[in-house]
Amino acid sequence: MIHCFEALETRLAGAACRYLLYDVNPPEGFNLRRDVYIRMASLLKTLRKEGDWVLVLPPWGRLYHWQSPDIHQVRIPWGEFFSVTSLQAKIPVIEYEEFIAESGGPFIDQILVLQSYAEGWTDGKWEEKVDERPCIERLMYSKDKQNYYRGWFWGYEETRALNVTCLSAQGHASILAPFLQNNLSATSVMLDRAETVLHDHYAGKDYWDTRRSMVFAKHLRIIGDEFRAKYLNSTDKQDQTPYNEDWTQMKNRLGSAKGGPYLGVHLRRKDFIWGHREDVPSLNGAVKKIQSLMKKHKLQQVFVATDADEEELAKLKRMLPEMVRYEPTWEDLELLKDGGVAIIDQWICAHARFFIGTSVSTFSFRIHEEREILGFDPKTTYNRFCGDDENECEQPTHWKIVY
Ligand SMILES: C[C@@H]1O[C@H](OP(=O)(O)OP(=O)(O)OC[C@H]2O[C@@H](n3cnc4c(=O)[nH]c(N)nc43)[C@H](O)[C@@H]2O)[C@@H](O)[C@H](O)[C@@H]1O
Repeated sequence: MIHCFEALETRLAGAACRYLLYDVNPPEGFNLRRDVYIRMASLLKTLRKEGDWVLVLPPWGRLYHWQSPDIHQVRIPWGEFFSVTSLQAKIPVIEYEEFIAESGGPFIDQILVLQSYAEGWTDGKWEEKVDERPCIERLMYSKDKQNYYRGWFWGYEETRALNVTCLSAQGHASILAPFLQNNLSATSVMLDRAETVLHDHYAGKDYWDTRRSMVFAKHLRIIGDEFRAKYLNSTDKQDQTPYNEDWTQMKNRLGSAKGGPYLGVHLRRKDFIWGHREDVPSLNGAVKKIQSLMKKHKLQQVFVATDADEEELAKLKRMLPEMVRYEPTWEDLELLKDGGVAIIDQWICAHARFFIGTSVSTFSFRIHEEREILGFDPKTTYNRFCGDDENECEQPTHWKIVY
């Protein structure tokens, strides 16, 4: 897709490009950030009804969970993890460095820090609204000697903002559109704490179109596919998981995918062990469940994606010696980064005959979606471990794909 600066017609008409930038609360992880992208994409679509807006992709980096030492993990462009041309087939997006080049400098005109309403819901009634309000929390921006605002800006130290204000917002992403269109003349506007606004229509057609456009970068898919073939006897042909580079042409019938002859497991540990004590199993509990699923589905192999620490991993290996994992060398990790390794893990889990994930983990949710796109029977996808003290537990919701 051509964005405004490339379109000759636009330049002749003299129409100015407007840039929408965004960022997310620092502690949030990779997979919630992927969800916020979908919310921003629907806002951009609404904005484009009345102006030539482009979405600037916030570089990846400094995420709490990306702790591999000695690896440079800031200012990572989206192209390292996703196919940017695929994103562009849905909405006009550019990388941050393109924004700097096109907009003529590292300045952002206006930052709007999104926040909720200090008074909460009025009379306990939910209503959608947006208002400029004093900032509730201390700002993560400070003025420099020239009176410009410094901030994190994804590790781009030369970036400054000209103005920072707060906006109380309650509702879906597109409720911001009239404010951006009518109250601001700024060319570049950044929404900070963009996770504050909700999806326009969760799991509707537009949601799924944007989600489908978030195609993983080709090199990561290739590494995942080679691993499947080499260690898990899994190929798209055998497994009936055909993939089309062009997501707009891909429509696998639900239930048509067979999947590779292995159980796929996402076992979230680290902060989830204490943060979700009731619904995350002990290692013993997880291994018991894995073994019973392998027996039930007559699978000899199990692929485990996990963020378990060394100690837990050693235990897991002892309890489940047949476990297969994707273990990058240091050189691989330096190249792929923690985000790339996470995607490869997700890709391999997405191709398993049967999948079980971890309760409320967005890492598992993104695997569900990938399997939905590949055409798996929902029964093989929407499964999660129960906590040790739960006999039965509520299983994840099936969000049916819409074309
Ligand atoms: C409640 C929220 O939960 C959120 O976690 P949750 O949704 O699981 O999922 P994410 O937001 O992706 O955060 C988990 C991060 O941990 C790593 N990780 C987790 N599981 C795996 C795995 O199986 N393989 C690999 N390679 N990496 C894994 C990876 O970097 C991933 O992005 C938190 O990010 C938020 O901060 C918050 O705590």
